Amino acid sequence: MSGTSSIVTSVLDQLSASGHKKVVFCNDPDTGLKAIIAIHDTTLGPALGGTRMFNYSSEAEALEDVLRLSKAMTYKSAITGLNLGGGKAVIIGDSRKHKTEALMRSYGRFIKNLNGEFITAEDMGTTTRDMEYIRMETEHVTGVPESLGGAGNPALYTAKGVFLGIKASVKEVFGTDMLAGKSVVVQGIGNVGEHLVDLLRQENVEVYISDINEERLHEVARKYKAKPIDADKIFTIGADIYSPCALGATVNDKTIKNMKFSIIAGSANNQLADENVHGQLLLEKGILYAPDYLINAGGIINCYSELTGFGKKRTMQLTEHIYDATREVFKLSKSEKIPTNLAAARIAEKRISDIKKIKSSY
Ligand SMILES: NC(=O)c1ccc[n+]([C@@H]2O[C@H](COP(=O)([O-])OP(=O)(O)OC[C@H]3O[C@@H](n4cnc5c(N)ncnc54)[C@H](O)[C@@H]3O)[C@@H](O)[C@H]2O)c1
Repeated sequence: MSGTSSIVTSVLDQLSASGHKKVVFCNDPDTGLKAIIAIHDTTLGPALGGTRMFNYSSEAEALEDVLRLSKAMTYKSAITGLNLGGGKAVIIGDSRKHKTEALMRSYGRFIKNLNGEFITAEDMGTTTRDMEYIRMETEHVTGVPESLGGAGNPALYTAKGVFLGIKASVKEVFGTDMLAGKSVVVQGIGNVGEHLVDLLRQENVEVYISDINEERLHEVARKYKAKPIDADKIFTIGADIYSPCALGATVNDKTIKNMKFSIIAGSANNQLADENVHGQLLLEKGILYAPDYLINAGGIINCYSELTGFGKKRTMQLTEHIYDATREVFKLSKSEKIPTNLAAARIAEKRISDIKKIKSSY
């Protein structure tokens, strides 16, 4: 008994520490579904976040991940100016082995029971096909295929946001946002990376690319006249900008030490290995960091458009706002002498607290 109560205490303590509103544990023995839906904050609107399917080694690890990711969604939507709160869900299991129609639809019914407080989308380990299954049970899902009225692949908007984040950073460091003649290393040339290489090459940027997929690396290099480089050259090359578009945590003690870049601006989530340490280290080293969750918000803007019925034109207009939002972050960082990741968090928190106040009056 004491063991049970200490588990309950520790889960609720975790929620209090991270400011979470609600966490739903979903268990369906018939389909094997084991999922956790975390709703961090709904001040600005329903909590929107993707559903990740991953073979977590423990339930504690899954809970830690979903709490971290859902909180980040609150900040992302707030700073992007969307009327959305933050949430995220994880399904525990191997997406290649354990995923079935029944499991996804069972999961969809758990979302349905939240009556719109949580809206989901694709993430690692889930596909548009899975969103279709969820849609069979609930309307609270985005990222369904265009043929079903969805907004389609968000990568183009994500790449555009990152491109504008790069422009805003170049303006801050070099005094003009003209990109011609600058050099960028794009790490990861997948869905987002390739569109970004295209946009950069259109502005005559010297682009270096790196990817673990050799075939794709050479194909993209040929197509856009970019220069392929080995992974071990990324942090020693003397380029102006590093654009991480593959994995998180690539900005860490080891990499920062060797970095010669002036700017870090890419699409990968959680680029700073430790938010509390590496933002400050970059500031001290004079490397300008464009906060990842702001400049990669094109994806969530696309989901928001799908929900609100905005078309592609409005999606692009909202994505273009990322330039000004990034400039605002740099302004606050400079005036307060704080790391840019902290400045972004302050702007997001202020918007939430301002809107909370107006919602308290009839
Ligand atoms: N797709 C979106 O709209 C979107 C939105 C927000 C954030 N993101 C983030 O941006 C990043 C890229 O997304 P994507 O949709 O292009 O993914 P993707 O899977 O299409 O592409 C990732 C690419 O990175 C490469 N890669 C993997 N490990 C690597 C390594 N160690 N070094 C170099 N390359 C490596 C892969 O081979 C692949 O080509 C991810 O971190 C994703 O979470 C994407």
